[in-house]
Amino acid sequence: MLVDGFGREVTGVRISLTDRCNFDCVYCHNEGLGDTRGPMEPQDEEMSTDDVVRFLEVAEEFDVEAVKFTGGEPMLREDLESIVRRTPDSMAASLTTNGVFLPGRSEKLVEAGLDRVNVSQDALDPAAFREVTKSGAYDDVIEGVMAAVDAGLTPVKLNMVVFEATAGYVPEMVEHVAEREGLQLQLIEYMPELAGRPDWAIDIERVHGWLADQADRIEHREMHDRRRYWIDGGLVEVVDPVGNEEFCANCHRVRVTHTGHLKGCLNRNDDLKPMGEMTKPEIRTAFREVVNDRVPYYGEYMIKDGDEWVLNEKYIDA
Ligand SMILES: Nc1nc2c(ncn2[C@@H]2O[C@H](COP(=O)(O)OP(=O)(O)OP(=O)(O)O)[C@@H](O)[C@H]2O)c(=O)[nH]1
Ligand SMILES: C[S@@+](CC[C@H](N)C(=O)[O-])C[C@H]1O[C@@H](n2cnc3c(N)ncnc32)[C@H](O)[C@@H]1O
Ligand code: SF4
Ligand code: SF4
Repeated sequence: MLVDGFGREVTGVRISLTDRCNFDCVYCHNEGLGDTRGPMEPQDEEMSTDDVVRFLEVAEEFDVEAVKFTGGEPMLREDLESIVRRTPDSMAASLTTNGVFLPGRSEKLVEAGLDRVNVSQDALDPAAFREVTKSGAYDDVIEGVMAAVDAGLTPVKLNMVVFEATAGYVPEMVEHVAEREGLQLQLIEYMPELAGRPDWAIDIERVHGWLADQADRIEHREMHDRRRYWIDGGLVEVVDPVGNEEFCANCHRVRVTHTGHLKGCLNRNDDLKPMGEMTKPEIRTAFREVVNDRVPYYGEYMIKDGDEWVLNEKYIDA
């Protein structure tokens, strides 16, 4: 297993299979890949099925335990089932999707070996959903979540980005997952680093405070030092990276862009590593290098100057 200079073992990889998307969410960081808008057709620069599989085989050599397929919208890739089928058996495979294409494909993904799925759902209200995603596909997403639960892709985690426009929907989303078997809620702190609009952020500690008041039990996950709240039998996890040194100190993930570049941190684009022609020796070398160069974003790349997080001088020319 590879370990970076800060003692963080790399146990997971997150692969953006495309930067294309059928939604246009107002907050989208697109995993640091830029705009999601553009042609919906497969693009030449995207990694091929074989490239992705070769990368996963090398990740397996390095004892990586889990892969997350994401994007853009990963279900726009028609070879997704094939990629999942060819993922090494030793790796847990999961998917983060906007859910629209889950009806009709969930069963096939299960047959291919997918373990579970996260579906983005920011509200239980079609008008609010449209406002955030710029899409009228609310009913398809609800159907997609049900299809995933029925197919056994559980726990299905509903990803809700908490910001100005959605914060008011938190209580009903908490109730929603408590009432339904197979669902969990992930409240994701809005990250302005790549999306802009810092004024949309809300104080995530207030959300923690509210959840703690409702909770029967509170747990800590080692990964990202995430806090989890059991409320009326439902599980709510908070993903709160912004300005959080503890989160970054427990970050065990390396990312891959749709163009086949390794990336040490979601928030950085100055550490992209090409993998050449994506032969196994090239992938191995680039993987070792990206792990070697990893730093905790908050705490090393961004450092505290009084109460402010400022860019560490060391990385300005990097
Ligand atoms: N800054 C930062 N944000 C992350 C990281 N991991 C997840 N997130 C945020 O959480 C969002 C949802 O992540 P998912 O891939 O659905 O789920 P996850 O909770 O990370 O993974 P699982 O719990 O394994 O399903 C991401 O798109 C990011 O916005 C991370 O390592 N760093
Ligand atoms: C970039 S999307 C890719 C996968 C898929 N299209 C989806 O929406 O689930 C992955 C996750 O990032 C979250 N996300 C996007 N922009 C964000 C931001 N600025 N802050 C926090 N989370 C964000 C989305 O809600 C989604 O759950
Ligand atoms: S569905 Fe996912 S990739 Fe598409 S715009 Fe929304 S958050 Fe971004
Ligand atoms: S170092 Fe921090 S910001 Fe970067 S990917 Fe890991 S947790 Fe996210």
